[in-house]
Amino acid sequence: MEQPQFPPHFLESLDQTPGFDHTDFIQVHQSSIPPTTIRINPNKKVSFSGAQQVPWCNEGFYLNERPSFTFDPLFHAGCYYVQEASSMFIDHIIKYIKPNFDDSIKVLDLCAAPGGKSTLLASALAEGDLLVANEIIKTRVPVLSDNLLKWGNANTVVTNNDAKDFARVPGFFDVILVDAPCSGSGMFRKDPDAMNEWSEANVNLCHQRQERILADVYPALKEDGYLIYSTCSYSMEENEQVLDWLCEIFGFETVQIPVDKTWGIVETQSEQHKAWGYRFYPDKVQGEGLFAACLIKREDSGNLPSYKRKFEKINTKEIEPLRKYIINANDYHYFKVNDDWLVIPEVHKDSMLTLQQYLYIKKSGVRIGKMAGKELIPDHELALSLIINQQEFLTTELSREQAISYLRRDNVDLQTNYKGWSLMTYEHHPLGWAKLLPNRINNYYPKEMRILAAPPNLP
Ligand SMILES: C[S@@+](CC[C@H](N)C(=O)[O-])C[C@H]1O[C@@H](n2cnc3c(N)ncnc32)[C@H](O)[C@@H]1O
Repeated sequence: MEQPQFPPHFLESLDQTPGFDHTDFIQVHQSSIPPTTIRINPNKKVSFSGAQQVPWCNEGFYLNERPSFTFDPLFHAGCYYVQEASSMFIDHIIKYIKPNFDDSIKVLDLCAAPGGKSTLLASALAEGDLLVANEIIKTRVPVLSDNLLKWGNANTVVTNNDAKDFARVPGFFDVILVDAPCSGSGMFRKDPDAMNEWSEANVNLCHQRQERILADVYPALKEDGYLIYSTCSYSMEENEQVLDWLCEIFGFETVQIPVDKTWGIVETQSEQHKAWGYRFYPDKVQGEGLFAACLIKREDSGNLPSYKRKFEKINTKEIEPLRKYIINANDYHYFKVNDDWLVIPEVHKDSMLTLQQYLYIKKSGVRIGKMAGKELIPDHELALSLIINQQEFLTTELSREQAISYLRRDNVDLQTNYKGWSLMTYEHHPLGWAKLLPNRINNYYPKEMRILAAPPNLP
């Protein structure tokens, strides 16, 4: 294989970087293929027999080959997420800090699209915890919402705000993850085109933007709350130097995360404040480039403004017909957006009101559907959620070929005597809804989520 054309000054800029090995780094970029890894959804179990586990994440697996995920119905059912292995280190961090909290926690994933780390956090958190996944760029919000919808947790909210908007909720979050936009050198092996974007000037720009984002979101973190910071850049300007700045300006303290020596992760400490950081190099770990660190806030965050809106009063009679569709129906708060019914865990009702007041919410909890007289017109979110009471619905199990037709929104070749709404499943995992009629089915798979590619020749 040819030597990769790294951008001018790139290799030299890393010469003083802890753990950087010039020769091995070049070699791994010219002679190796990035591993294919997936992270399974612990609530929608599937097994990948024989697959080797990612050392720092129990739910992460290396696959021996790269299958066509687009044509795997289980991928669309939210049974797993295709994610680069190093990124899964955030799972190790959150599981390490979580026991330090006695109560349930509120977590913000500030730079969340497309949702890799949000789905990871959703799995690591309990239902009593709340996850707010935010994305500043409007066009990137739908993919984030769709990925969280497929993952199925009811305790998640998606927002579309600038980091500075979160200053309106001082001290609201116990943990904030800033997976910052960066110069992207850690992705050079996977995406060689990213090399064209790299320059020293861009590293500098990214460094400034990272500090601005962190300063903007800082007030939203509670005193003694944790900040997890990550980038997919190797440059110290975007990593250790940012940690030093956080310690200097905001008085953050470092948190050392235990790592097993055999994992190949390089532990570093920033120059001035000795803040711990964790570096992933593709020549040392089975994964791409990543930097991650965890810090603890020691300053008072001030209080949330006391004014609170109230949810519109709902007549309990209206809610009654919906309860049977939800597992543990009494644990949820029911509310309406236009004609649609939604639920969030009752414990998050107040948090939801606060967020509604100050932020631009794009998705919250689980959308159940609309009532048309006595009949529920079920929403796609309900089908893929972890709270659906499947026993209340007719279920139609599909073959792989039928499932792919269904996911393409094509006609599904199906003989049935039943009439009405049916949950369409593949290997017993819900994919969405269809309405069964005497001679045909109406396919209600969402148009914007359908498979557009032509199907392969199925065995
Ligand atoms: C590294 S990506 C996030 C990847 C995501 N965390 C995941 O695991 O799938 C960085 C994200 O930051 C967003 N972003 C870009 N500029 C931003 C800004 N000024 N403030 C906050 N987020 C920004 C990008 O749109 C992008 O979605």
